[in-house]
Amino acid sequence: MKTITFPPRSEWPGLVARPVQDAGDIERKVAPILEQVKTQGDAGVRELALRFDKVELQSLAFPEEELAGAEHKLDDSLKSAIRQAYDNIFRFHKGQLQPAEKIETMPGVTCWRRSVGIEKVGIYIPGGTAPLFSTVLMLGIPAKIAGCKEVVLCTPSDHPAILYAARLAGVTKAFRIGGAQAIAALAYGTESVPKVYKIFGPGNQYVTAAKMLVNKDGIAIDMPAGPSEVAVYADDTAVPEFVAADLLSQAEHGPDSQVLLVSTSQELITAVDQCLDIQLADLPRKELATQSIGNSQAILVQSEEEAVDLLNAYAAEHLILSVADAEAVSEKIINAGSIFLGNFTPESCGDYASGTNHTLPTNGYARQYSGVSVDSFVKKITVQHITEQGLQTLGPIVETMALAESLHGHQRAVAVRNEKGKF
Ligand SMILES: NC(=O)c1ccc[n+]([C@@H]2O[C@H](COP(=O)([O-])OP(=O)(O)OC[C@H]3O[C@@H](n4cnc5c(N)ncnc54)[C@H](O)[C@@H]3O)[C@@H](O)[C@H]2O)c1
Ligand SMILES: N[C@H](CO)Cc1c[nH]c[nH+]1
Ligand SMILES: [Zn+2]
Repeated sequence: MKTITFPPRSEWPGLVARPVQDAGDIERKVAPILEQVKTQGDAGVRELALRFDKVELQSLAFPEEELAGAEHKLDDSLKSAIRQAYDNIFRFHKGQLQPAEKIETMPGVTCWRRSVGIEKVGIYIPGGTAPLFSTVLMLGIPAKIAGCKEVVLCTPSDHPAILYAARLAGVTKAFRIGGAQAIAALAYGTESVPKVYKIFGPGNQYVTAAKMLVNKDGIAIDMPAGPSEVAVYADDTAVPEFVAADLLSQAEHGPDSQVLLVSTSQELITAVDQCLDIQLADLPRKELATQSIGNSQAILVQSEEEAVDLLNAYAAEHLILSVADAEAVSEKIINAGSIFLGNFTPESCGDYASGTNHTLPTNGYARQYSGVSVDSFVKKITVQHITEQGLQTLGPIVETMALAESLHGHQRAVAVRNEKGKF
């Protein structure tokens, strides 16, 4: 891996850039796809599936028999692993639902917030280069906990594990549609695919650009969750074989992934580099991982402070801290999607089954976005109740403010109650 030694801060912006296509270029490719689905509906989707996925689709929806039969195509060990992952993810996400707390802001004035599941949501499950059935759990489970009534799944893959996980997670409709055309179908609706209010899920650059574009048309999205990435901060206490394996675990996702190794130790960087060569040799997705490693770098820094500043500037989707007192270092991190502490917390566990969500912001968006959680699937409605006595105290305050804004109608709505019959 290319190593950069003590880069001055002025060079950091270049170091933290991702190998993504120019946003304008990709939008120019994706916009006509959205338009085709918008204007031609199912027929447009079929043509795009043939063009980009080389698949001739009769029905866009997975037939009920295929969904029901999926479990018979999987071996018992995989089903049992999926069910254990389901339980862990469910347990972690269930704890995110907060009961409504009623707050009395003044005597007789009570306010609270109610969480309501978004009625219709769309979940995109990547399937171009690998059938990511784990993503079905990551999106379907919080949707179920939030109480979303309609959960519409789109994926380019017909892998039975996706369909098995979909039934387990309570998905209500599932379609074999991938890429930007899937996002368009969910955003605008077609004869077969229901239009939804919010679209979730990771995907390649086409999928992510499509989500950003439909967002401009008023469809809510979770966040930009594009090509996977990981940053590892490792010191002399790290195990080079483990670090190399963690870097390759995300490098193998696709050619536009990026991994970053930050260390205060040149010996560690050299040892990880040697392990990378050895481990790459027998990786089935060697070609994809090699391309990602080509986009990546190891950065030798002078101090922990410099490492933390660089990592906060990078804002990694995943950050592994393989350093002494990792938890203390993690407290200094303000930009990251998800953090993994110590030598025995491989990022892969978060990808599949520890309990946290793997749908996370990439490309530096961890500076302003969180990963998916139950919160992403709910809206919060505020509710308030004011007693007659409460209005006598609060009313004059509101009247003063309303008159100062020259909004006499607002003032009257209070006065008419406090001075009954005057108007
Ligand atoms: N950030 C996260 O939370 C997260 C989680 C899981 C996966 N991921 C990322 O998701 C991505 C999955 O990508 P993938 O490609 O395997 O599957 P994908 O399902 O995202 O994309 C496949 C679709 O892309 C479309 N496509 C392919 N080439 C195209 C082209 N030239 N023009 C227009 N459309 C085209 C096709 O329709 C195809 O169905 C990876 O980059 C992975 O790193 C991210
Ligand atoms: N690492 C991905 C998130 O960037 C999630 C995933 C699914 N399967 C394997 N990995
Ligand atoms: Zn992964």
